Amino acid sequence: MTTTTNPSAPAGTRIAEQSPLRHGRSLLATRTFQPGELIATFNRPILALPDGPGMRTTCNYCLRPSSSPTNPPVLRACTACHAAVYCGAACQRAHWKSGVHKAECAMFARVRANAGKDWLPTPVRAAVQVLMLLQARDRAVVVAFGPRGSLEGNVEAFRRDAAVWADFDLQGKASLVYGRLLGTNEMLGRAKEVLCKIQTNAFNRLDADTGAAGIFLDPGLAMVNHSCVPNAFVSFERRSAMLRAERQIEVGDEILISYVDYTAPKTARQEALRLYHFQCDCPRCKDDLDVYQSLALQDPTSLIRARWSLVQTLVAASTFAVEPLPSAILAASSLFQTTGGDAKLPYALSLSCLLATACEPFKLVAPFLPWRVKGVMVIAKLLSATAPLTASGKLAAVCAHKGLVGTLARSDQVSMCEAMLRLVLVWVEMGGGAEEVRREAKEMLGDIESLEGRERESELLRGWAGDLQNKEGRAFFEAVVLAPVRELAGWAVGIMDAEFGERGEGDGC
Ligand SMILES: C[S@@+](CC[C@H](N)C(=O)[O-])C[C@H]1O[C@@H](n2cnc3c(N)ncnc32)[C@H](O)[C@@H]1O
Repeated sequence: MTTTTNPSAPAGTRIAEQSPLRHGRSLLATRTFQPGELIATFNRPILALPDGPGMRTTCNYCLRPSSSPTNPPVLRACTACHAAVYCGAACQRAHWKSGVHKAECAMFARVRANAGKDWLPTPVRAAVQVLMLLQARDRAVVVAFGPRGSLEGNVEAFRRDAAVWADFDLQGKASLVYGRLLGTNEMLGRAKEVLCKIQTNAFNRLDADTGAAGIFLDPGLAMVNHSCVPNAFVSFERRSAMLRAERQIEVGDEILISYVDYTAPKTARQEALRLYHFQCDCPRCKDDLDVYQSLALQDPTSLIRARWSLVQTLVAASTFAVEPLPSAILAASSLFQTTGGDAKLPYALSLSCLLATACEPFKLVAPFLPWRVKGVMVIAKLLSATAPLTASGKLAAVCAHKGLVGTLARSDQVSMCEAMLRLVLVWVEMGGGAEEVRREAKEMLGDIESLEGRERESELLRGWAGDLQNKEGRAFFEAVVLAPVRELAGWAVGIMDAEFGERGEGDGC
């Protein structure tokens, strides 16, 4: 890279010559930024222009479009070229003073007279602006685009891409013709280099509300590298770009934005990144994760919060089998099983009971499907893990959820666990697989059968498992197993709301 002067870094950041992640130069945080916090405003762009035809419907200086939903501007054309429009005299003056319209006004008058057109394609107009300002020795433009300018252009990589290079050739020639900058081959080379730098560093400035598009280039903002798991994002307002933290950024962290729609699948992201000439090696790309998985990597609680807020309509309609509601509950159950210790195991049990009674039977109708068997096995394990705490009366001391503790205290957890294990064995037999699950269930059942004083319960459950329609066994199952399982499931939505809902942390009692 032939860098001379790097742009100055905004307060709270610094430019590193080599990114810690080997992305070339990069912007690093020198203080902590909270999610949503403004890192910097960039309001002295080198390029800020509407897209080609948009130059007739958007103020060419402040970029307010006539389709603006609030207070749409009345746009008046420059009386000299009749092409560039402005929302008022102040914007017209500022555009002239910046040197931009002073440089291009005569060109648009010519384009209008010779071609009957009021606008030029966006990259051509952008390249003409840069080339004319270079010729006028505009300091900021020389520092960024000059022979040893600060902006990365990936020129050699572009040169190897025949189709793109041919486009740049055409656009370069057009900018030299329209800008009356014709001269040597060297001038065409310079125009193509400018186009490479614009392609690498300019932002597509799309306003979703008004549909107005355009480009924006600020050399400071251009120091920010890409990740599909970004910690920052950019938004635009008129001629300003705001860089904000998307998540907590610590001192020394590289500030990373996504150059593309990071919710798109990997192949689409890679295609969109093709013109930046690098292979993204972010955690999402490395393991081809979807957005939920990548969020879970960093912060499983945020993932579940995001999912739980997404499924509120399904919860209100009690359509528990419709995705992504079951996945939200499953993710929360897994989290409670792996973090939070004994206090959260009853929470995981409640959620697993909801999955087994209200989600999975409707989603996966055949009971012997491996996922349903696994769900019942999880309930058995959670009953087994919490039973000693319930029996010793210690559960109330560790688990804050009085309702759950009460349900478990009134239940025969050992019979419930036995019933789940017998169900697993019946279903594994029907489904013809899962040797590992069968072995584990048999082992746990052996432990339960060796307990003294529960011969009658075991006999009833054995009878029920051998013949699910067995009257006595079925009545026992419904009263001693199914009723408490339903009661446990009944606490689940409250737990989810308290732990992951908008009302925040709580015990869901
Ligand atoms: C807008 S510039 C960012 C600043 C750049 N690193 C520099 O030194 O000027 C975009 C270019 O930076 C490099 N870049 C950005 N993100 C990258 C990443 N995740 N991995 C590798 N290179 C990256 C690529 O060369 C890309 O074309």
